Amino acid sequence: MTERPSTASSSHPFTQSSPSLRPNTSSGPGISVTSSSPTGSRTTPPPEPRRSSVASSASSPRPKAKDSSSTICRNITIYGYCRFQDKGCAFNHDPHSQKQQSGAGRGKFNVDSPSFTPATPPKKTISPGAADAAPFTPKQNHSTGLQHGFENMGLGENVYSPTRSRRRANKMKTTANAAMNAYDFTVGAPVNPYAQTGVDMFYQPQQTYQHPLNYHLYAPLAPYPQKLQPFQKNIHGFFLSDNLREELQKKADATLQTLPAVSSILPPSIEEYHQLVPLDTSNQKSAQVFGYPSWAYKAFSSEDGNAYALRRLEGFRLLNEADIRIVQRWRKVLSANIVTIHDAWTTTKFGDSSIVFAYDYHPLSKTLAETHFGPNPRYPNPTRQHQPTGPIVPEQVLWSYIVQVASALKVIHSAGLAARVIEPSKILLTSKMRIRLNCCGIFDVIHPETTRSQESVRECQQEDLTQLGRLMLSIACNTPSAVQYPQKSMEYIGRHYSIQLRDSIYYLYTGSTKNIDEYVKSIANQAFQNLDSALHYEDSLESALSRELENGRLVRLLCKFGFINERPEYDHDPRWSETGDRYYLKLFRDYVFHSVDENNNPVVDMAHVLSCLNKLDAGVDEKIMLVSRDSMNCFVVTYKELKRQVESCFQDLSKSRR
Ligand SMILES: Nc1ncnc2c1ncn2[C@@H]1O[C@H](COP(=O)(O)OP(=O)(O)OP(=O)(O)O)[C@@H](O)[C@H]1O
Repeated sequence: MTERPSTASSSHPFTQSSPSLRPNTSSGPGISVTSSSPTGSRTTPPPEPRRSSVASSASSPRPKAKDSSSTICRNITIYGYCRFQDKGCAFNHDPHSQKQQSGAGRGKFNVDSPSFTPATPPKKTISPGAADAAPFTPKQNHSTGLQHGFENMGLGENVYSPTRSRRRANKMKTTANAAMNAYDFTVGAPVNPYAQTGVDMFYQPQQTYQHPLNYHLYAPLAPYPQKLQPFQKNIHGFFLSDNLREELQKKADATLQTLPAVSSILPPSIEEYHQLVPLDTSNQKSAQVFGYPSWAYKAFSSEDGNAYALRRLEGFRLLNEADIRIVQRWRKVLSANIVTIHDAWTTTKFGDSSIVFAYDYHPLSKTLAETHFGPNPRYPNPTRQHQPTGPIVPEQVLWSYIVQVASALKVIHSAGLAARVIEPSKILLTSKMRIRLNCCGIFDVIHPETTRSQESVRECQQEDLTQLGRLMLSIACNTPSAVQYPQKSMEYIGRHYSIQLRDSIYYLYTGSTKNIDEYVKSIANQAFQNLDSALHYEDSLESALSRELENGRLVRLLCKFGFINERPEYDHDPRWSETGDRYYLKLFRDYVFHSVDENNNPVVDMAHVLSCLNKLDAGVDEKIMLVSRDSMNCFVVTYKELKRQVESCFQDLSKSRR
């Protein structure tokens, strides 16, 4: 049975230290701290006289400028190694000799001074362990960017202590400072937290990289929200924005939605697709666009588990099997403004002869008709005169639509095809200002004659441009009937929008624009504006992504903790989770989650939790002091050691599965 590790008894009621407590910078005598290594051995580093670099340098003989063999190589000092050591570098590569040098003392700086060495802060006291230390590497700043962020806004300033009184808390501060002074000596290579997960192949150490990569950073990426007052900042500023999170969650919810009630009406599966959910917002049959009633369903593919949108044309009979092969050409037409098609087949599973097309599914998308004309846009009152109603659609939105459809048409026409569905009900708005042409390829299957000659394809391409003009006319006037009164509609557009927009729509509508290349040139200035907005949006998404960077790792870490902490029994040992390495993990859990402040109030500070977990995840060399619940024992351990313990305990548990 594994025994609880021996602990260091202390005459002081040691308490947990705050992660924000930094080593004491005041000069003073060397410190003595009682601590315990995680292996259970009790160590009491003897007090060491504090060495002042100033004092020692005063008495040192000045090295001769030309005596390079006695001067420590600058590369050793800064990077810990020198690539030219065996290639003729004349400087000294033995870091230990530096100690002797500095021990001998140096004169004040002047042009003859040897190579620059980053000053060792006078506060440092070298611990006994330093004798075995690897070559000195400049110490990383192990505080996370996140922590800095929180500290800046005053969120991370709590004193974490399980102590029950202010006196204890003060004592803790002093003790912790002393402990940190004694142990705050960082050596060795940067820790790669991905090393055990197989991800490290992407993070091979780069010999030419001059600064050791710190793997647990949360540095905010631009664009930043405009400067906020401290009281306006809150913790949400460090995570995905609520709007974006909610949008993504709603989309996930819509994707996973199933309707058991429709299983009696719809076939349980067609080809590889199952769990059909109707997407149509009304069950009115309309053959307006394709000449056949069309229905849209969401379904899951049993081949890859993804959701797809199925488009069914009711009552369609395929006369020539070869006609459906055009879908293979459409599959290769990839554009950010086209809903990608995947497959097409005929079926009788709906009780009739239907043809079904499988497209990408874009959850919660709306058609432009639904967005701008409201529900049932296909049935405008025929007696109603053309009267644009509703708010004026911003010109920027109209240009964005034009540029996006033009971009899709450019790709389609370059592939020798024509879209043929530039209809408000067949263009999807998949997120803010983001549109995609839907149902591409359907006309080529149901009217294949138009694809057989280049001439007819060119005519269809020309028709695409005219359709774009009609589309913009109706959206700018906010009504589908605008195309029935082109003159009045153009007057309306002339009154409310710029001349460039009016002319652009006019040339499209009247067929004066000869081809897509010519048209794209005429709207180049708008295309650049659109590109700029898209890049800004990309920046903001990347910034949001960076905030979520390590969340996956932290969840995995918490899961491992969940497996280990408070486990009632393992390997016939009811005290398993309380003994051995697990004891430190228990105390660490207390330190992270169960701290109380000096008034005995629970410290519920996400900054503290995230900072601790990030450091544990990265396995940094920073020390923390863990205190037993009775405050009688304390341990000074590094996050690196804790990380190793988490891994080994988790391995123990996973072993039993094998
Ligand atoms: N690929 C898709 N991904 C997600 N939703 C889609 C997809 N295709 C269509 N939809 C949704 O399905 C609904 C119905 O689409 P549909 O194209 O049938 O529009 P409609 O107005 O009913 O036109 P029609 O009269 O031609 O059927 C719309 O709300 C649309 O957003």
